[in-house]
Amino acid sequence: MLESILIVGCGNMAGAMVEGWLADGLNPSRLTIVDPLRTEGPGGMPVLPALPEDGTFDAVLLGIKPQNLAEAAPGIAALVGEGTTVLSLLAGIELAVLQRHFPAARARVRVMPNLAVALGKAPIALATDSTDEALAAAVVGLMQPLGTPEWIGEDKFDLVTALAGSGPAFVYRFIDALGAAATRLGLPEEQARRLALAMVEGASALAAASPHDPGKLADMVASKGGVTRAGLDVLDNGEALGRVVIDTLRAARDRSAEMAREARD
Ligand SMILES: NC(=O)C1=CN([C@@H]2O[C@H](COP(=O)(O)OP(=O)(O)OC[C@H]3O[C@@H](n4cnc5c(N)ncnc54)[C@H](OP(=O)(O)O)[C@@H]3O)[C@@H](O)[C@H]2O)C=CC1
Ligand SMILES: O=C(O)[C@@H]1CCC=N1
Repeated sequence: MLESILIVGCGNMAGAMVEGWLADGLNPSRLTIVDPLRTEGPGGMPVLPALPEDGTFDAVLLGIKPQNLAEAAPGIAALVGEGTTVLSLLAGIELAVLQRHFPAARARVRVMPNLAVALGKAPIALATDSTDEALAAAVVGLMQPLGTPEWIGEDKFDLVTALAGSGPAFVYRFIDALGAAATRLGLPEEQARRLALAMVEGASALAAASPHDPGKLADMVASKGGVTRAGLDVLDNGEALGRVVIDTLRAARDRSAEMAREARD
């Protein structure tokens, strides 16, 4: 049902999806990639500098920036027929706006992944204006090799964009902060970065594999009156970490909502 896929814009995000699909064994002949910036895609895939003059595609994956949509949409729409599903990665671009640009499409689907799709390990939020259950199953099947797809009401998409889409950047800042702090407190810089990254990799793998929730795991690390508790007391004091994380997600969510308003008007 979603055999042939035209990818328009193959930068960081769509490129990572192609990497993930190829790693899972997807036949590269299913993908046609268009991007004016590059001549070669992941895995040496050919990239067209401009949209093909004609062609029929089961899906069009929009991997361009939201601010480029209005200009690019008419050319893309010419390739979108009644059998084409539009899959949009664009933050803050609502289904109603996609409907306006691509009225002839079979369906429109918002997809919010993150760069971990390259490893098959991204949460992938999905929302659609279609009620076609077979199509919904086909979309989930297409996304499954990239991580954990799940349907989410579009009213939650700004928040989910902040959490699932932007989230890795917030985690990378935290990893950097751990390394920088350890450097300031006396470890050689390279060693501090290496230890911080290895620690976060192991801690998240354990959190994902463990039957215990992260709160319980934190308690399992913290001996009573010991070293970890002294550190946790700083993070927990006045909910210092909780507050900064709420402010972070709120700012990202609100920017997504603002982008949605701008695209709507
Ligand atoms: N990066 C991320 O982690 C995530 C991104 N997203 C979404 O994914 C989308 C892409 O983001 P990202 O990959 O980071 O951006 P990039 O800038 O890395 O990639 C976008 C690519 O599209 C190209 N492009 C621009 N206009 C056209 C066009 N008309 N036809 C074909 N290609 C075009 C750009 O080329 P040029 O530079 O020459 O304009 C660029 O190579 C955004 O809408 C974003 O909201 C969603 C979740 C996570
Ligand atoms: O920063 C952005 O706008 C995009 C959406 C989520 C991640 N990157």
